[in-house]
Amino acid sequence: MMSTRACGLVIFRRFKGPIEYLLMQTSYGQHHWTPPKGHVDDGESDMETALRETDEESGLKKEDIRIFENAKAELNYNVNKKPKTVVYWLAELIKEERDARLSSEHQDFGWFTLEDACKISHYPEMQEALRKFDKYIIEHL
Ligand SMILES: Nc1ncnc2c1ncn2[C@@H]1O[C@H](COP(=O)(O)OP(=O)(O)OP(=O)(O)OP(=O)(O)OC[C@H]2O[C@@H](n3cnc4c(N)ncnc43)[C@H](O)[C@@H]2O)[C@@H](O)[C@H]1O
Repeated sequence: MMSTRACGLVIFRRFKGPIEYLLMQTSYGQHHWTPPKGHVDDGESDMETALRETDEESGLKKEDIRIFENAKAELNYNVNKKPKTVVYWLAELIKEERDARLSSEHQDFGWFTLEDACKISHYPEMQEALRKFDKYIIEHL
């Protein structure tokens, strides 16, 4: 069975304070929280999808962030009994004056420390990805 594929960016910032991760809360369904991400369109690369969805959902653009292509996490879970794969890259917000904004797909967003982000994102695979990215930041950046 073909799986659904989505891509996005786990964006962090750390200008003066602690490392914080951007999560957005859907305005539909269970109102769950995830990093900006969405379905891959025909003919699009995974990275093109990640950047397009990040722009559409958060308003943050390529020039606002630095992407770490070596820091990548893949999540696999079922949605309505159908397998779904979500690919995330790590990215850092590099413009202090820039913030996310909402689209109609979300009702709230926030910047959370690792522990708060793990609590609010709820799903074990997402928590594992966040922890892996946090380790990458501490060890490499
Ligand atoms: N219930 C709904 N009512 C109305 N419109 C809806 C809708 N669901 C989707 N839409 C529409 O679909 C569009 C989304 O398209 P996109 O923006 O292109 O795609 P997406 O982020 O991948 O969608 P979604 O929110 O469904 O994905 P997720 O895997 O997080 O979430 C999918 C499911 O998997 C669960 N989930 C999320 N992360 C998980 C994980 N790590 N492990 C297990 N389950 C997880 C979520 O709780 C959720 O139930 C929206 O514009 C909206 O209009």
